Amino acid sequence: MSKAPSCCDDFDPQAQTVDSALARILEALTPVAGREQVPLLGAYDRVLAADLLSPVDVPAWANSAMDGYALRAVDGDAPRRVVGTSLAGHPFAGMVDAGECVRIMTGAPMPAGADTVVMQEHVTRDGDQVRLSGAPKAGDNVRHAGEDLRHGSLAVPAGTLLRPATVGVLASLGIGEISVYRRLRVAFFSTGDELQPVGAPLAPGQIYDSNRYTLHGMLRRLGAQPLDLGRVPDDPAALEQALREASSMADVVITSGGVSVGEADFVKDLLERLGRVNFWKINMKPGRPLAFGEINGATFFGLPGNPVSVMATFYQFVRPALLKRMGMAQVEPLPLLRVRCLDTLKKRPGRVEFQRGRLQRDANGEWVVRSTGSQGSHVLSSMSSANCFIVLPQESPGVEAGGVVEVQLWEGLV
Ligand SMILES: Nc1nc2c(c(=O)[nH]1)N[C@H]1C(S)=C(S)[C@@H](COP(=O)(O)OP(=O)(O)OC[C@H]3O[C@@H](n4cnc5c(N)ncnc54)[C@H](O)[C@@H]3O)O[C@H]1N2
Ligand code: MOO
Repeated sequence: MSKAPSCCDDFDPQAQTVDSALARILEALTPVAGREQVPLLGAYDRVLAADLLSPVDVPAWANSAMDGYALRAVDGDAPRRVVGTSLAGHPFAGMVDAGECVRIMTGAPMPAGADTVVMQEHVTRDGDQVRLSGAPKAGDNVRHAGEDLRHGSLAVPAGTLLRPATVGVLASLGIGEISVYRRLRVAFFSTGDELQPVGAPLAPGQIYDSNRYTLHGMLRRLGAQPLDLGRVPDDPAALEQALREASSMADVVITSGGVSVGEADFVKDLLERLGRVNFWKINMKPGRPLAFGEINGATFFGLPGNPVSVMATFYQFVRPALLKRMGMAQVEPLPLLRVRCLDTLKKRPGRVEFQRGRLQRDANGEWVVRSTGSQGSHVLSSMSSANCFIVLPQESPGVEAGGVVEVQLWEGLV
């Protein structure tokens, strides 16, 4: 269903919705072909390339979950005689018989004959005699062999992004090296005659190139290999050369700027000539004139030049695209939470808006969100003080203070 744009409506009938754009991007992409073996400490933020079956039971043997006494539950609340000690790393070699117990520490192997551990806080000890405060329940405080992972079971499926917990699982299996997809190479450059490098003096009309810094950081946090190709002027020949160079060295090419309808906006036309434009423009704010396509076998994103548009489009589209190309089997969307918004937010219907917000706790300890101020696409400071986007749907006319909104988190994910 399409409708004509009007002066008061932000809708562009030629633009994609955010959802359909994301679906088309994910559909078009496949993981990189290359794989490599890496040691565990090099595995963080990489994606596992092959299913990993557990070569052992974890834990390998039954052990105690508490410091206390290992005994037979069947003997009820009768006193027990201490016949030995089982420490982590130093098991008790004998057998626990009727009326006996073994002093045991957390993680130490359960001695033969014992099926239960009583915490030391629940007994009184007098010499080698132990009195219980009641009859223990069989199996209490025992961690069983294979309880965490069974020998031969699927421990980590291919396509898993390796975060600290998963790398820890691999270590617990004794696996020191794994097969992962090779690191994704992402080349990027900024376009614009007005751009100067940080540190250079500015002539009238010039600005510093901040987009490469935000891009660099977002790429690094995703575990991609950033290839920073610098600044390229608004000159079709220079841009063509830069696009050819970038696409020859990278899996993904990202540009910022020059993708709108201005007289110095050449990126989309060049993409049409040198590669393929899958689509251009999305009904979102900021970030409408995003171009997605392919060039010389590399995935291409032409991000709008405005600094906040770069970040908004990166989080919505580039991040999931990179995760897919990195090999992730189920690309996880950024989490959305419903919370109360303490500010009135203005919006025109027609585009989904990603407004900068700060998720915080109010005086009652409830999570609420506040706007971080000016929402111009050029205002990076309100992005810097934000920790989430407040997502206002396409047809929303805005929200009154106190209303419930959805916020999208992009920080603090483990
Ligand atoms: N007539 C129209 N004009 C514009 C439209 C439109 O639909 N019709 N769309 C607007 C929207 S929305 C955006 S977003 C911008 C995007 O335009 P471009 O992608 O062509 O970006 P530029 O014009 O090159 O730059 C926009 C803005 O950002 C500054 N910039 C660019 N690169 C950097 C950088 N590396 N670091 C910091 N700042 C950068 C640039 O100086 C401009 O101020 O177009 C609107 N116009
Ligand atoms: O979408 Mo533009 O990104 O509003 O500035």
